Amino acid sequence: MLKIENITYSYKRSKQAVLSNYSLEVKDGTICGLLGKNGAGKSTLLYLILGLLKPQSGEINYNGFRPFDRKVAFLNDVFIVPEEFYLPNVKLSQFVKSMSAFYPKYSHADLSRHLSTFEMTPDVHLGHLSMGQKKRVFMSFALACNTSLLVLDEPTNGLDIPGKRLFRKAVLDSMTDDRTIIISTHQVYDVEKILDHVVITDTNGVLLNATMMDISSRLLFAFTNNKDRIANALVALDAPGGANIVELSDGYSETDVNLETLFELVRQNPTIVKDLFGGR
Ligand SMILES: Nc1ncnc2c1ncn2[C@@H]1O[C@H](COP(=O)(O)OP(=O)(O)OP(=O)(O)O)[C@@H](O)[C@H]1O
Repeated sequence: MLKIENITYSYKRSKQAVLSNYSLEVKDGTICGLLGKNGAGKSTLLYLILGLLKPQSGEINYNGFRPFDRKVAFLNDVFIVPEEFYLPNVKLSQFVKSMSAFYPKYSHADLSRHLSTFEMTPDVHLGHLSMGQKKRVFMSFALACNTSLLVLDEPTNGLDIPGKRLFRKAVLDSMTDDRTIIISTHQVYDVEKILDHVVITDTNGVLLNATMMDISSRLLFAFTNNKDRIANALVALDAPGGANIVELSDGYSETDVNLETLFELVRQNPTIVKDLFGGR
């Protein structure tokens, strides 16, 4: 369980706090989407969760560890795939030999499986790969480390169209009850089918923290060209031939969550979101 309580964080020489009195809980066994506008503090939050930054006040607790203490047992059990990363100019086998030693739950069989899902082979040389291929290989390694916390920052950037589908397959395939995967992204269409939890965040705090099941039981997402429905919707986003809308659920039908429209609802009507799902 990840528990963040009332943290405040400001960068040095910056007058304004990026996060102030910020709290968030993420349960184990979830694939959690972290959404927020540019500059909302998502990357800062991820670095705090991983112990790369230290909050000026407040507490972060992940499975009994305070991340910034950077205890070996914590570092062995968390992994981040940043949006941009450097891979050494060596064969994958050499990379795996040196890096896997840090991750006690690393599995070679899992690496082979994930590489195969990503349509890559284990005999590759990291220096000879394109950006998207590097991402496929590094993501396979990250999943194979089997850390209980895996953080993916914009994981689908640089992946081609099949790569995005294979990414979803690999993530679902690696999921277990005691693993938490946090995906920070603006590419909501790439991930909305695999998330079971969504957090929409802002520098002022968490605007929404709910399961996809909860969202789809309370809100109805639809495309329509019916003018009355569009006019009465909680939010309507123009789309060719009509609009994507959100309405309150009628209690009978359930629809897939459309994250783009949900994000707009949170932006335009935070009060109704707070009434429905709680929050600050
Ligand atoms: N190293 C830094 N020094 C000073 N300010 C920083 C630093 N890194 C980020 N910031 C500021 O902190 C705020 C939050 O940045 P952060 O990168 O966490 O946002 P984000 O939600 O990840 O944004 P994006 O979606 O654009 O990647 C921004 O106002 C940014 O200017």
